[in-house]
Amino acid sequence: MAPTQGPRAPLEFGGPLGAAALLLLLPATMFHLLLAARSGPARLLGPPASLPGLEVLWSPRALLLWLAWLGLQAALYLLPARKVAEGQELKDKSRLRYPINAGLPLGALPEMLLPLAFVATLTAFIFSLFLYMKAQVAPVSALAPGGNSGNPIYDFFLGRELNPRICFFDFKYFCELRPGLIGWVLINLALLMKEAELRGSPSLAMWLVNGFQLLYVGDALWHEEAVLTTMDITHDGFGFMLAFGDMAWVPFTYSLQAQFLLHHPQPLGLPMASVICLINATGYYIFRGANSQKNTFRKNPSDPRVAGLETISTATGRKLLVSGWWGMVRHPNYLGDLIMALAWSLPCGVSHLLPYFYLLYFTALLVHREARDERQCLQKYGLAWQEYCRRVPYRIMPYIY
Ligand SMILES: NC(=O)C1=CN([C@@H]2O[C@H](COP(=O)(O)OP(=O)(O)OC[C@H]3O[C@@H](n4cnc5c(N)ncnc54)[C@H](OP(=O)(O)O)[C@@H]3O)[C@@H](O)[C@H]2O)C=CC1
Ligand SMILES: CC(C)CCC[C@@H](C)[C@H]1CC=C2C3=C(CC[C@@]21C)[C@@]1(C)CC[C@H](O)C(C)(C)[C@@H]1CC3
Repeated sequence: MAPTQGPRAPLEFGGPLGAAALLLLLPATMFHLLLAARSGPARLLGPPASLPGLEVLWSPRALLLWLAWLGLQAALYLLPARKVAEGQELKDKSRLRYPINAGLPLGALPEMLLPLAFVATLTAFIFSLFLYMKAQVAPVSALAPGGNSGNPIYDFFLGRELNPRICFFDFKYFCELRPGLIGWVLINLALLMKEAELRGSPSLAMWLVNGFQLLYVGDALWHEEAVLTTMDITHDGFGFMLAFGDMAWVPFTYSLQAQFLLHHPQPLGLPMASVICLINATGYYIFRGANSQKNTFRKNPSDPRVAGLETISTATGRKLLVSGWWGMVRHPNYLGDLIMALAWSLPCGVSHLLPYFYLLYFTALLVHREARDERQCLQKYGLAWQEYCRRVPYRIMPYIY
């Protein structure tokens, strides 16, 4: 049994019981959504029309395609880096180095979503087991604050090691942006091409969903270095939650609107499409503005773009922004992301609840994430954070929450 890491972090996600439930519920939810999207009724809350047998789920071809995809992404990741960035300072004051590099048979993809999701889930479980075993021999200093409760199920779910690597290959950083996000927009594109094949041309709704989500993924890859300041990289261990989240949940549930539109075409007029584009643009403006402002400030508080902002000093020497985006609410980036999530669902009309699953899930995820971050920041900054909360009373939505 590896040594635990000193004082234990508070249990999250409902502790071992919650983690065990999520290990089953998350894959089950993903498969339910995949089946509902292609069913006539497309019911979010009802049971799927029929449960697929193993002959539908298991496909050696899907396994080969999935492993080839992971291999391709890993090979691209290992290309000589155009640039190397340093991550946030670790407990031992060291900084890890990350390669910054952003940079395809689609036709068969829509029919293969179920077996691909099956092998992606299988891969996530096997990979998480490898990560769990690897953490057993990791030094205590390499362990994350959470994910070291001593309960195998909870630690397997949350992840024990903060930055699991083999040589320069950082597994968490690789998974966070590449196979899942790029896979997501490839699935979207395959669904758009399939609709063109079936109906002569893609619908306006399908174009909007593809365009909005391509912007989101392209933005993530363009600002790849910004991922180094997110909670996943700086605080969370790499276990099943993020491994399954990155490799299966993102590509197969985030493409839900495009899946729904392929099987349930929706009329969308230009006036409504223009309003939806405005909503997405507003969300993106807030999302990008807030994330860039904080990341710029964290990299160089004297940068002219942020130097004039009001701040609160903390005992750690780090300062907190209290004007600009981060003076509006405590997580303006979450607000922008949620507005975009609404814009992604609206092109699917209001006849079904299914396309709004992402908005509902994402709201729950960010509210929970915000609470986790609050606890971590209160622990990090103490009175300074309380002062920040007093001056910026709303968490995500001005005057609402
Ligand atoms: N599409 C998806 O599924 C998901 C998207 N996201 C998006 O990822 C992005 C990153 O979110 P997340 O990883 O949660 O973390 P954030 O980018 O929100 O960063 C939180 C950290 O920022 C720092 N911080 C907080 N307030 C201030 C302040 N006033 N001044 C300066 N620094 C501050 C603190 O870290 P410190 O002080 O230590 O630097 C805090 O821990 C968001 O835009 C979110 O919408 C997140 C989850 C899922
Ligand atoms: C219930 C789920 C299985 C729990 C897993 C959640 C994960 C899918 C998300 C946790 C944080 C994420 C981020 C992004 C994608 C989803 C996950 C992995 C992100 C890469 C999306 C693009 C953004 O620009 C970002 C800021 C880079 C995001 C970082 C966090």
